[in-house]
Amino acid sequence: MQKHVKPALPKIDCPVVDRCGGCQIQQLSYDQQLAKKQTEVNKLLSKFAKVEPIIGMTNPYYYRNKIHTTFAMNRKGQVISGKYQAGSHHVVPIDSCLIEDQRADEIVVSIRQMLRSFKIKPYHEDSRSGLLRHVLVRTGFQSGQIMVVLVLGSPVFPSRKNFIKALLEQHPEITTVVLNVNNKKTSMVLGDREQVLYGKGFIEDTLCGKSFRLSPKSFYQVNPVQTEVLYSKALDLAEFTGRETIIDAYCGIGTIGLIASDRVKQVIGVELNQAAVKDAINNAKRNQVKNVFFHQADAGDFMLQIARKKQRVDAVLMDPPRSGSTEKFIQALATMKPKQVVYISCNPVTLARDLASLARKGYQAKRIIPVDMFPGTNHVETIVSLVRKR
Ligand SMILES: C[S@@+](CC[C@H](N)C(=O)[O-])C[C@H]1O[C@@H](n2cnc3c(N)ncnc32)[C@H](O)[C@@H]1O
Repeated sequence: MQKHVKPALPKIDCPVVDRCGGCQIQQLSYDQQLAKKQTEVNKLLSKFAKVEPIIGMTNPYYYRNKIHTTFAMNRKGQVISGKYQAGSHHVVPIDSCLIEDQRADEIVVSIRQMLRSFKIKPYHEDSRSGLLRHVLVRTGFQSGQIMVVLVLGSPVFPSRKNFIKALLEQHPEITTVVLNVNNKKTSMVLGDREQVLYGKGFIEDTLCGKSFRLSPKSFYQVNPVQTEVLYSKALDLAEFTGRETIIDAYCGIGTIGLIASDRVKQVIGVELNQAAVKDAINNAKRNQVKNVFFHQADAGDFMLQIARKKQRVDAVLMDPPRSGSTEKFIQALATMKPKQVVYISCNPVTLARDLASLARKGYQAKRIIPVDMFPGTNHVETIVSLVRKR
């Protein structure tokens, strides 16, 4: 493994490393974490092409721009806030987390301290009593904007105006507050109903020189520093000439496609989540990008439609969720015969499965580059560029 840039900070010890389910390898030095991830990616992917050295962070702490905290009552009847213990719904109290934006953690502590005077109790899933279930905070790394989402077990939020007023007095840096109602027995954080209590209901941020709007439910990469590294690397591997029509599959709020739009003729984005597509269309407008078109659909169904229309596609950028892509998607892709594919994956296991499938359809991996988007955890992101064999 080549030497990566050394962390600027010495190792910081986490006091709840043995109990919290958020990180799995925080007890290792950053060098050891990177070596572990490199070994895992090598094991799964080196049969497709040489795996290049993992790109690590200079400072692997406090990187997360999205945090969610759960609230509960401890045995002494005190309200606690923190993360679930791995594999359970037991809340481990945490005020400051080594991988989370520190401004976001401070806001959560303030909210917890306010609960008593507002007579708000944590929501209890089994008895369906209490009110506050989770707090989600999203921070704009470049913009400094902050969104607070209060996830309640009921839409009835007494003294909501005074609560928001008191929160904003303590944290004037908050730019929007959204109420989300989740009264289901579920491990999903957010429910279906939403109401904007303060501000615009979304925040803005800048990535690779483009501005993006994010709603509470839209996917947005959680590590803004490494996302710029990831996207720049992925687009460099694609070596566009400016004449290509490309597909940005699983496009989220349109980040990769909009950043690629300056380098190609046309981008067609597809995404399942309706809120994310709305954000993506808005993001194209706010950046005055006119050569990008977004569609809300299952990516596999959409690829099939494009293949049936025999529309020319020169390259496919794909960034599916952890479960990976589908046979339907890959089959349709093979029918379209794009010259190149750039696959960004957050799960090397499903990536290996899909690369095998792409290889059977004639797509050969050329370069494989792991990027550490999630220090402290087992997770690793990987970019693979593939070309169609003639
Ligand atoms: C890993 S995220 C990538 C998003 C985006 N490319 C980015 O970098 O921010 C995966 C995205 O795939 C979307 N998704 C999940 N299943 C999908 C499907 N069957 N068809 C289309 N999009 C899907 C999710 O909503 C999510 O936005």
